[in-house]
Amino acid sequence: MDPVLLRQVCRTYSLDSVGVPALRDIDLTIRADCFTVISGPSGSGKTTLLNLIGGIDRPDAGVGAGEVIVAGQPLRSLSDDALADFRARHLGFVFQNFNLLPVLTAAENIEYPLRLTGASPQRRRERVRELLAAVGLAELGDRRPGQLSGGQRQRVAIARALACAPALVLADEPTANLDSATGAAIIALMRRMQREQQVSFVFSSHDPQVLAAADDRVFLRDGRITAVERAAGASETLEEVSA
Ligand SMILES: Nc1ncnc2c1ncn2[C@@H]1O[C@H](COP(=O)(O)OP(=O)(O)OP(=O)(O)O)[C@@H](O)[C@H]1O
Repeated sequence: MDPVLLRQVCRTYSLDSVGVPALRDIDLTIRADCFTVISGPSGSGKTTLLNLIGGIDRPDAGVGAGEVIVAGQPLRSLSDDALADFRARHLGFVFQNFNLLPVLTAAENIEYPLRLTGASPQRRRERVRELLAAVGLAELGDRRPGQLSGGQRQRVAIARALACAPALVLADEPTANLDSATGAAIIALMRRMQREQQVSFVFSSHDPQVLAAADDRVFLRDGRITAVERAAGASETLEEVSA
């Protein structure tokens, strides 16, 4: 099953009672078990698109309004509470500023989503141990985020995003605050985790290293998709995408 389908999705922000169209008529399929990168100039709508896929924001409503379907679930039909529950169970998030809870240790940060979804203490212990080892931090689980490097913090964030075995991990500019060598290591780690954990990753990024590592690339400009490149090397133009 394709993890994400968007059909005729629009998002208009309201600024001083003026409508700012951030996304217009987005038709997009994200393929399973792939690395997909959403790229485009500043202000083109990348973060808005990720927020809609992640159920953090909702598309324009009304007659003829588009649909966002994630892991087979149309998000529009979910209440805010049900959407929060859906996010916790099916999605993982990685942010450019890591967003770790500073008072918790690395292990406790990874454990946190497992607590929210009611996993047993034994399951939580096992999963945290497994993920700390998988991201190369087996010895550092007791450290707080302030005692870790940027790259190590992002490793914790990746482990946390994967804790509940999500269908999809969404990453907003995950290498933006890392030097290029650390960024390359983080991309390689995400690539390995995507294969090992059979999860789809969707990034927003300007980073050429992230674009080079992607299976599929989606290009945005002024809130519209201008091109989609798939792994086979085929490049679809906007007309072909929306056909
Ligand atoms: N809360 C908001 N209120 C009004 N306009 C907004 C809001 N958030 C975003 N926008 C506008 O929507 C458009 C898309 O913004 P978005 O943040 O999705 O772009 P982006 O491609 O992620 O940019 P960047 O690369 O700079 O992070 C921009 O024109 C932006 O100014």
